[in-house]
Amino acid sequence: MRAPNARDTALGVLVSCRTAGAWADAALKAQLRRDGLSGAEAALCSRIVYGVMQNRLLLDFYLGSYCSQKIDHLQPPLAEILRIGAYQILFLDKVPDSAAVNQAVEQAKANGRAKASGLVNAVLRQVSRNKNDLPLIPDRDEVQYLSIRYSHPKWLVKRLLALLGREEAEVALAADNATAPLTVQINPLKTTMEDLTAELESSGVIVRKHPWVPGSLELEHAGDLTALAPFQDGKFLVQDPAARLVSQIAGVRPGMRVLDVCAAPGGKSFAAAFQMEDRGGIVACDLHENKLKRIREGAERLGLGCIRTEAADGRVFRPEWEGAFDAVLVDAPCSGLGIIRKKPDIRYKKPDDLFALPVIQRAILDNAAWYVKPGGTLVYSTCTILPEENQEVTDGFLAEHPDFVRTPFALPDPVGETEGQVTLWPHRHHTDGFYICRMERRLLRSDP
Ligand SMILES: C[S@@+](CC[C@H](N)C(=O)[O-])C[C@H]1O[C@@H](n2cnc3c(N)ncnc32)[C@H](O)[C@@H]1O
Repeated sequence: MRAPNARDTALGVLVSCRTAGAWADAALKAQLRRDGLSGAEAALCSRIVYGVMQNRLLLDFYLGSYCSQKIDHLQPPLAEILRIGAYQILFLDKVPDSAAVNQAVEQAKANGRAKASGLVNAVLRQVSRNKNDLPLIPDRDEVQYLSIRYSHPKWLVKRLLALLGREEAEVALAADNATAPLTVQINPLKTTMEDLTAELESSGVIVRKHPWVPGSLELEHAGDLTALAPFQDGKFLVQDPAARLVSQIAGVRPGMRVLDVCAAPGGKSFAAAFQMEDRGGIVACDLHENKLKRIREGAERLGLGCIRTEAADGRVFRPEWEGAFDAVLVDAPCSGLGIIRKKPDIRYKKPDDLFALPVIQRAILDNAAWYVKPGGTLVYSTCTILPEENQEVTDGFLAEHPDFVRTPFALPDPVGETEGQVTLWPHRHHTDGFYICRMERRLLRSDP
């Protein structure tokens, strides 16, 4: 049997996403390792997997124009074989159409669908023949048009239209399908911006400062980042600039006691430790004990000693922590709809799965509030742009906790002054979609 190539591995990933509900990024990593793909083949495989996920509804629309059956009703792996073929024909210049069609036919045969190989051949040949004159997407219904054009489910398109209006919603949808820059956060305990930039550039990496978040660098041509010496030496952390802002907005300082309630895999704790110059104490908790190892490994690589991990359910009160922390971070579990650029398949989550989230988010926030010292800070953040997981959670919390108030903060342009909360958007702010709210526990006369 021949060794798997980029398309075979991509097919395995896409099928396991559909049949086992796997996330594309995790499934891709595992399958690349299993199939032993690296270099250009691995890059092509990733491009195909992400490209198909980003354009699935659009690909199905074009494929469906030449097929009597609905594409998403075709059993795996047939739909996935057709999507991989169509993606290469419509989006990849370097793959000749004939090669994309032939490989798809071979894949059908090799995967026990020999009878359907004629259909694969006929449909993909039609796509190729008509690629410069594809059917127009019907535009009488704007929700349906945007849904197909940008491959976002209709419910999400409707939400974006309601939040942003037609023109900006279309820009936001397009931004979700753009490649997110690879962004890292400098570890100021080990290096400086200038030294890290020079070290990365000497390895052939292209380095740019983030347009407005200090300490964040955007990298290009980094290859396998984890193989670079400055990564192994703990001189930087892979982190979106929006995530970096949490500890800055929380105002953590050296010597403070900080509780990170939903901490795994550790990004916000690490950024807080940088800001605290590794002095003071951070208790980094997560519901899942098995995720704490990632925090400990990260802290070790970055040379951070002030972080201690603990398994804890953020909804369950721990009397020993009452009023004990200068700053409490609640980086709540959320829908992740702000990171569609990095996890393109998040958009296909069923909206029903999202309804339970605000209840969990609110329960964690209500409980975390007990741990804030009078005069201390509570920061609630998510990587989503939906108000029901963001300001509606903090509005509800503040309405029932008069001892807490939102406290204004300012960020560089394009954000500027805020009244204590901000929603960041990829198309507006050049970051992940993200929400951060800063609240303070008022000092009452009776407080010590
Ligand atoms: C958005 S992620 C946190 C990311 C992390 N703060 C970082 O910057 O790397 C949310 C985390 O909350 C954890 N989680 C979910 N439910 C929880 C609960 N009830 N209590 C504590 N942690 C919870 C999840 O396991 C997940 O690791």
